[in-house]
Amino acid sequence: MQNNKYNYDVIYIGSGHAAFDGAKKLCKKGFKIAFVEADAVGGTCPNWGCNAKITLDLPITLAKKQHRMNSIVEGDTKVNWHANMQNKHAGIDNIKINREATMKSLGMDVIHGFAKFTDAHTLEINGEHVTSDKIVIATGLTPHKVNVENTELSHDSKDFLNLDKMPKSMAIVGTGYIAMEFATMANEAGADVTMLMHSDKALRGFYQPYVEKVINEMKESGIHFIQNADIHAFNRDSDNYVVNYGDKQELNVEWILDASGRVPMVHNMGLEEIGVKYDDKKGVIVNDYLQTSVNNIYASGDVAATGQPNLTPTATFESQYLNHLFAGENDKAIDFPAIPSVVFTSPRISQMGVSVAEAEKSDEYTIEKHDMAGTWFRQATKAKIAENAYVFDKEHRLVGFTEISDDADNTIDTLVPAVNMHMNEEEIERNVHLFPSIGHEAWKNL
Ligand SMILES: Cc1cc2nc3c(=O)[nH]c(=O)nc-3n(C[C@H](O)[C@H](O)[C@H](O)COP(=O)(O)OP(=O)(O)OC[C@H]3O[C@@H](n4cnc5c(N)ncnc54)[C@H](O)[C@@H]3O)c2cc1C
Ligand SMILES: NC(=O)c1ccc[n+]([C@@H]2O[C@H](COP(=O)([O-])OP(=O)(O)OC[C@H]3O[C@@H](n4cnc5c(N)ncnc54)[C@H](O)[C@@H]3O)[C@@H](O)[C@H]2O)c1
Repeated sequence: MQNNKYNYDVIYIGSGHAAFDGAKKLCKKGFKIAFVEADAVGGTCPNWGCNAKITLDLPITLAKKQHRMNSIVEGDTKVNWHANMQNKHAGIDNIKINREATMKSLGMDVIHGFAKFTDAHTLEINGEHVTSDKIVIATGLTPHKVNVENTELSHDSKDFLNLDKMPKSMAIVGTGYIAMEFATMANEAGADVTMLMHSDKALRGFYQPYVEKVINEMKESGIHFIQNADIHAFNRDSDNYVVNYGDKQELNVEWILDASGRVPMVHNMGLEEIGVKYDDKKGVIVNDYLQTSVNNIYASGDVAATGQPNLTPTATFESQYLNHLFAGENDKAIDFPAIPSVVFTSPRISQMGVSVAEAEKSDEYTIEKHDMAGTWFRQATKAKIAENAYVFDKEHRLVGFTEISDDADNTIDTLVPAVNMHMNEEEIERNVHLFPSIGHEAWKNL
């Protein structure tokens, strides 16, 4: 215990990666810690985000690969969605229980309930008051609902990740990460999927020529895309639903997924009353130390308006930064590395650091593009699309990378040190990689 004035040294509101990853190190340094969790311990990522999604996606990816290699690996592979969901439950449902047990075994408290500030050091949870020297807002994001008539008839990503039976037809609102990934899964599992685009662009942050290729692949698999859909309403039609869009157009489907984005969890927490500033769309306003407008209150992860990608590795990085800051081991401003991101479509798209679009506008960078599909290693799995672009600075150090391929997640991950350690030629050559491997292939282009 670092202080005797309050019940705790640090309380985290939320128990996701933005809280737990740094907290577990801080508690080993003698800090008295509690998490307040309104829903499942562990937060979005394990329960209804990354882990749940990828557990359902991996059999889908395998089936797609098998279709492509059908002349070699014979037989007609079909995904049994119900069995896939059972496998997800088996792998995911206990994570929250195990995570809570770990927290408690490390000496940290878990308080179940919705936290509301009554002053800068006090939270009210289920009518009880708990105090802390520092409080970290790590409340994440929640699904946005499109502002159309009967919007409540649609479902969100959490509902999809618990779908026991795949509907025959599905309308998906949006073409961001969740929309594109879930459309890929639903289509392979047998649903007739229609994407209702907000504009004529998808995955705006990614290299658009690669996004176009992913859309073409999705179309070839039978997914429909309606650009500038302009949705007005959702309605019931006996057992089905109708999406009213455009100029009196209708789409009749069994299920509607609203994947129109996620918004910060900042409401009904008493933030206005105690002076914590936030933006409805961007989240809690923080300075370069993740400190809010109230000195002893910090924000971490998706809910913090840092301008960084809202991803698990970002949440972990921020949580670990706060561990060192609170322990007095670091008094410097947070310095974000390049954070890799991947869209788990088929093929996947990955990106980190300086984007191709940014590099094309500046003479500070050079771009080297490779079409890898014909290389022997990618052809071993009959890869159809495998392209990448390396962005170099004037000293020819790697500063950005993007790839479209079935292996784009692994390729980018292996290149992270080259970007974040600003490796020169000698350092790159000192790193000897396994052969044959995707990693070896990615490094040899440096
Ligand atoms: C479908 C989906 C797929 C994703 N896939 C990936 C992926 O493949 N890779 C990746 O890197 N990222 C992915 N993400 C993003 C990733 O899940 C988030 O970036 C990450 O979970 C953020 O962690 P966090 O701790 O900031 O917030 P969260 O994990 O959302 O945790 C916030 C917690 O706070 C709780 N809470 C909120 N308000 C209160 C309150 N007032 N009182 C008490 N508790 C409260 C919530 O119940 C929640 O448990 C995905 C997200 C979704 C939705
Ligand atoms: N692979 C991953 O790492 C992964 C996967 C899923 C989610 N995530 C994280 O979760 C966050 C949320 O994902 P997401 O897909 O919900 O958000 P997103 O911001 O990626 O996509 C939102 C989509 O909804 C559309 N849209 C916005 N307003 C609309 C409206 N009024 N009507 C119709 N469409 C509208 C947008 O044009 C966009 O296509 C992402 O930012 C990402 O950080 C990451």
